[in-house]
Amino acid sequence: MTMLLRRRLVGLVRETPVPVLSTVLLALGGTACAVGQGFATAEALRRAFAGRPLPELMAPVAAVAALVLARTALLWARDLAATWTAHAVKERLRDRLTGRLLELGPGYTLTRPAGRAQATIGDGVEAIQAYVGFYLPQVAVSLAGPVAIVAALFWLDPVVGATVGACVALVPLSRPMWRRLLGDRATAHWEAYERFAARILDALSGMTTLKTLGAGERYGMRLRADAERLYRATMGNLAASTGVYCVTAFVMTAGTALSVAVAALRLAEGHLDAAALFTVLFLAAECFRPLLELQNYWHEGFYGLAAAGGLFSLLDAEPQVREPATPVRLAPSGPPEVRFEGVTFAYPGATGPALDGVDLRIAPGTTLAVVGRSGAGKSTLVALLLRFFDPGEGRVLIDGVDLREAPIERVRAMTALVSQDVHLFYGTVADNLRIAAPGASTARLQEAARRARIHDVIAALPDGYDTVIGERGATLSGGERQRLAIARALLKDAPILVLDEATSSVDGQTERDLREALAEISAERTTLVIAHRLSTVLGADRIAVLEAGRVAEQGAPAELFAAGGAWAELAGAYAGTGAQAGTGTQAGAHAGTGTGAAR
Ligand SMILES: Nc1ncnc2c1ncn2[C@@H]1O[C@H](COP(=O)(O)OP(=O)(O)OP(=O)(O)O)[C@@H](O)[C@H]1O
Repeated sequence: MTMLLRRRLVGLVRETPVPVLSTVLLALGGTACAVGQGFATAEALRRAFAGRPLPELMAPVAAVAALVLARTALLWARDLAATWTAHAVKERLRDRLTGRLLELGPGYTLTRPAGRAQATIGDGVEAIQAYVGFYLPQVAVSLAGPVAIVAALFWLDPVVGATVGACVALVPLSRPMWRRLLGDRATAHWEAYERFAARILDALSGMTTLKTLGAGERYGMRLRADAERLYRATMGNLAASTGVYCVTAFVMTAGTALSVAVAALRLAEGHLDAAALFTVLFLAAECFRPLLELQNYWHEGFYGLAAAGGLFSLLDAEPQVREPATPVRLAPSGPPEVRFEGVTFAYPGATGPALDGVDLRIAPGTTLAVVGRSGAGKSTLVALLLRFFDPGEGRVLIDGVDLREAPIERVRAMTALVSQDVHLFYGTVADNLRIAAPGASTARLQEAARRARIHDVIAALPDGYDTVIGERGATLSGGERQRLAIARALLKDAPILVLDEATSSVDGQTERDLREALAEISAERTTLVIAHRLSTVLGADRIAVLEAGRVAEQGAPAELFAAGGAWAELAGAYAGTGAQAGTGTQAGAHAGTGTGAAR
């Protein structure tokens, strides 16, 4: 597995050849300067020992100075190129991950814990920086650099070359031992970190819930336990890596000392001169340097390898829905007909179906109110209509076109959704409106906001439409957010409207504003409303009662009241939730007019 991840990370680096090659070449340039420095220093010493005049010493001394400067510049440039590599890979990866996440859509996010994708795209991508930018190029440097230096030492003296070569080989040969030791600890550290980060994110988004349930203290204890686990994992990781670092550093120092001792013996035997001994000292140290750096980078980079599992599993995730091979045109001229035909659907991994043989029809331009107890499958109908998922059996059709046969974007463009939890993005009110209609003029935004009965509220904000939501106390209430969502729906101007009514009660004026706004928007559209208010149900053209994923009953409100079946039984729970709600008889009369809450 690790092997496969490593190969895929190498594959990512290969896609950015220029910065990677620059990193490797610049680092090798630095090593070449060090080698040259060794030879130039030895030459300066040789001339000094031979009692040459000062001007003759100047050339090798100047060469040493130039090489030192060049090396500093090259290593600086190497660091820049390594950071460039890392950023190039990270940018590409983030692009792909966010693209993938958007492609996977709610079909993916609805069936996975929130926060995991966030951790992967944010911290996971950051974690691979050291691995791809520094560690991987350094592997090439650690192969080429020491091989070239050992060859140079071999040329100086074969015995010394063989000694240094043997010591250098010990470092990579010992890697399998410490890779396991460090690998397990780095993975444990990353897992502890991910868990801690997810817990913090949860605490932040659920702060109100925690406080209102008085669970702050208990949650704090869990956070502390996770922080403690992270601390222990960090210490374990640190102990292992510093231990391995010390052993490696010892092998390298001992190797350098041994090489110099061997060179001294060779000097005593007359095979080397004193200046060459100096070159050996210099080159032997330089030979180990890339390996020591590799060791450092490996320690930093292993988090990246640990994080790569999450990155690639997101990249490899299968979308719930696929584009058709030969898409059918879906372009209704007016409000379309919506049909669910024998639809059965189970969420991935669920034990039972959320919808079971559902048959529903919403005639063009009419309103269907779907009612049912919690968990009956109402939101699942919407998820299928927006094609977040495909039914296991049966079909969902818009104007007779099976949604699986139309382009996904086209299907989603058909429907405007006004849901109970309206998400406002960080940005201005205008930005939040333009999400539905990029490039819409200010006049168009204002027109939509007026029709959604929210214009006056926006105009009263500190900077009007340019107010950044959430800053300087510029927040919107639940009812105002819903009206903003209605304005978005108006701007999207889709022929189908899905309204997921708020379960919480709103004050009388807000209720009236909302109803007026919705009446306007649903008037010329085919509307599916997940109704929580009796007034809405009564105002619909038809009602469908869902029970455990099945349609228990459907028909006009008056018919269902008269029938005294599932709806009549459920209506009790709805009583008192609508301003217009009345007795069964009134309700029947009300519904019979075909006008009401939703229009
Ligand atoms: N993302 C999901 N993954 C797995 N099961 C799910 C998921 N969403 C809903 N379900 C299950 O599918 C069934 C239908 O849920 P659905 O949300 O459609 O009901 P609902 O009628 O809209 O409920 P509510 O009124 O409470 O929103 C329930 O049993 C629910 O637990």
